[in-house]
Amino acid sequence: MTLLSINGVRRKFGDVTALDGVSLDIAEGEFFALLGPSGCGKTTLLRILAGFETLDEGTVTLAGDDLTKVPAHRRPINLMFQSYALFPHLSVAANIAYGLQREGLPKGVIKQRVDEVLERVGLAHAAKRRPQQLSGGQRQRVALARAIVKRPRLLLLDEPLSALDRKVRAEMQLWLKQLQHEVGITFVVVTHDQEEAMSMADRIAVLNHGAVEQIADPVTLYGSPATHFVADFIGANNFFSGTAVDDGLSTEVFGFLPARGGVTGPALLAVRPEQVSLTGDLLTGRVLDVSFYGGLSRVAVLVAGHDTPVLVHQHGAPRVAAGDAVKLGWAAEDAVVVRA
Ligand SMILES: Nc1ncnc2c1ncn2[C@@H]1O[C@H](COP(=O)(O)OP(=O)(O)OP(=O)(O)O)[C@@H](O)[C@H]1O
Repeated sequence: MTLLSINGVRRKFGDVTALDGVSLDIAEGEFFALLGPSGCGKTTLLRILAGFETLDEGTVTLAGDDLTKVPAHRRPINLMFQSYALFPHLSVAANIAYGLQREGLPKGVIKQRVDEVLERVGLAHAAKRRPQQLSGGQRQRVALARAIVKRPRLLLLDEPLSALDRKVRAEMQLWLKQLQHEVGITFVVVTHDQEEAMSMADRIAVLNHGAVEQIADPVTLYGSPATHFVADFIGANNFFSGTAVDDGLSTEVFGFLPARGGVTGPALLAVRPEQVSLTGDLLTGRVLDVSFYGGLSRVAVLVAGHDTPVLVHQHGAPRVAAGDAVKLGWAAEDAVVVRA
């Protein structure tokens, strides 16, 4: 069931078009990510949903009701900020209880809900501590506890993990996804980190210059990007330019290259480094560089007539060395033709 429906939303700040006609639906219970580079309009959209920003055109409904007429504090929506601003002088439990106290709930109810949520985020043992006595990851969990304890229908998270270091971040991604499934609240997370979006979200909207490029689940976005921007923004890709033809791309330099299609006219073929074989029959090249990353080797191959080296990923230790002659290839179903 659709919970949130965004239709033709536009927002300009002076000459800057922050949102250029954004439409998307988010289902009840979904973990949805708004992904895009800095300045693409993600935060503006999130702020519109929270009620901290107005829109120039378009509609936003929550469970069928016009949201734009509801003041921020009356919306069944919580926004968790980038800097999660906990009160330093209050204990963890008091930080979490704060919002419920402001709602004027009875003490017994507050205690019960705070205890429950502390348990849920694995911080029952730290209830009496102050925020500065916690690690970054723990503080993050307090901020989340504070947001979910109010039982919003929709929880908005603005770059929720950006303050954490890499390792903690990876743990938190997993944890956040589990938490979302357990509490069943619809999450909308804003991030510029494609790995974060891919690892957590059920579906992702990729935004560019205030417009939606594609909305899909992570596997579809990665395997069947709809546009050049998406193919380039999500993960690594090799591109070849030419004209779309049946079953592939026609190029001036390399002739026909096989791929899945669906577009016509000037186009790009995108093929992931892990889909390129060094013992194929499409392109002749010479290994420029090999780097070993433990489970993975990255091979850069110079191909005459192509301006950037073709990247090839191999499992495990390198099986080629710089200077080796190689023949690159891929299967048609592992490459995709997108609009140029
Ligand atoms: N209050 C404002 N006044 C003027 N321009 C604004 C305002 N808010 C946003 N913008 C502009 O609108 C565009 C979109 O901004 P927004 O913050 O939504 O992008 P973003 O994708 O969230 O970027 P970031 O990841 O850097 O926060 C940017 O060009 C930004 O400079």
